[in-house]
Amino acid sequence: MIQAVVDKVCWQTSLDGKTTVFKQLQAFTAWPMKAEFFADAFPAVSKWREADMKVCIYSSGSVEAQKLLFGQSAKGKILELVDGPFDTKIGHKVESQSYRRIADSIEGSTNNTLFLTDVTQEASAAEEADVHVVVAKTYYSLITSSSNLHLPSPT
Ligand SMILES: CSCCC(=O)C(=O)COP(=O)(O)O
Repeated sequence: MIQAVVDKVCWQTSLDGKTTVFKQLQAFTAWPMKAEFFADAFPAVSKWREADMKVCIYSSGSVEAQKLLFGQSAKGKILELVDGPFDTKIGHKVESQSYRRIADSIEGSTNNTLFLTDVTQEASAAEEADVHVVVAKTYYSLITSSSNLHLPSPT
């Protein structure tokens, strides 16, 4: 039985599985990692917050795992700066309905929301929900710093 569970986890891992139940397992690991951020990430997020923008994390990683990872980054607790961590309990990132639900839950509107992703299927789903999207491929240097982003002015 245990071997069957281990095999299933290895299989999901090899596929980069994003199911909610699988991702919940992350929070049960002994977590020795500290998140690394671009040097300007903290100042940028702080500036957006000062401008009354809401800043959220929406990840396939479970909220519990996000709390472990982003709650103890090398630079501090970025989670304290975000209005919501969201995960796939709100819906999968490739489904447009998820972006409408997030906008509702932060009392915002999709057309006043900017979503950053490195996955084109997620970008399409968000665009379908009328969300503005930036595809950030850091490895290919399209976006190497948050200062490359042109954000809408706060309303
Ligand atoms: C945030 S904890 C680990 C990240 C993770 O498991 C993952 O699948 C990242 O996916 P994302 O949707 O954030 O690209």
